Amino acid sequence: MTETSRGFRERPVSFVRRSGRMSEAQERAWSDLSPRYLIPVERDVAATSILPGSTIDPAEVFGRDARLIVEIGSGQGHAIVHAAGSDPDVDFLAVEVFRAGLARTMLDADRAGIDNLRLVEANAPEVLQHLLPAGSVDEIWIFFPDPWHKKRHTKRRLIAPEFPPIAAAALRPGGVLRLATDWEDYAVQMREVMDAASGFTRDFGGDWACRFEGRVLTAFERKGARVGRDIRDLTYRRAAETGT
Ligand SMILES: C[S@@+](CC[C@H](N)C(=O)[O-])C[C@H]1O[C@@H](n2cnc3c(N)ncnc32)[C@H](O)[C@@H]1O
Repeated sequence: MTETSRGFRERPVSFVRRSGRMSEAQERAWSDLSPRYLIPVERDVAATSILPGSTIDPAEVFGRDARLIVEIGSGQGHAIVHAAGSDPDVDFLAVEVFRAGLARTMLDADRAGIDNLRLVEANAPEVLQHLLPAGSVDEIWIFFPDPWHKKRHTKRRLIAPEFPPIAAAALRPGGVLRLATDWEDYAVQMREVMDAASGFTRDFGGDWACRFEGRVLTAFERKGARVGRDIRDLTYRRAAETGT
C-alpha cells in the first residue's frame, strides 16, 4: 500500500521514497559522517519505521541536557544546519527519509564544525511516537511539507487529525509547533486541524503567524514566492495540561 522494500504499513505515509542516486561526495559523507551525526535506529516492519519501545535518551545522544528542536522533513538541511550553527546552546534533530538530503546535511554540518545536530532517517510520526521520550521536545518545525495537492493524494498530508496528538505527546508542556507552507489549501487545512486539536493553542493573532525569523529561505519557499503564492506561517503551543 505505501513505501517499502521490507514491508507495508496500514496507513499511507506522507512521502514516496526517492531512489535518487547520491553523488560521490554524498556517498562518502554517508559512510564517513554517519557515525558522528546519524542516530542508529531499530526498525519495525517498514524500511523507514521505528521499532516501538526503542526510545533513545536525548541527553545521552547529545552528551548534555539542553533544549531540543526537531525538524521534520529537513530536506537538504539548510534550515537546521543554519539554526544549529546560530544556536550552539540548543540541540537539533533532523528527521528525513531522503538519504541524499541527509548526506548533504551532514556535509554542511561537518564543514561548519557543528556538534549540536543529529539526524534520523525515518518516518517522522514514528520518531515522535517511538524514538523520542514523551515531553522531551521543545519545538517541532515543519517547513514546506509535501503538499499532496491532488485530491486523491491529500490523505497523505502529514498535518491531518492523526498528527496533533502525536506531536503533543512528544512536546513538553508549553512547547511549540511551527509550520510553514506555500499551498493555501494546505495552510487552511493545517489551521483547521490544529485549531481543533485539544492539545494545542494558537500562538498568533490574526489569520496567520508572522514569518518565523529563524527560518532560512530554502528553494521551496523561493519557488512558491516566485510563482506568486503567499507563504503561510502557523505557530501553536502545546497546552500545559495536555497529557499530563
Ligand atoms: C517539500 S520538501 C521540504 C524540505 C525542507 N523543509 C525545505 O523547506 O527545504 C519535504 C521533505 O519532507 C520529507 N518528508 C515527507 N514526509 C516525511 C516523513 N513522514 N518523515 C520524514 N520526512 C518526510 C521529504 O522527503 C522531503 O524531503
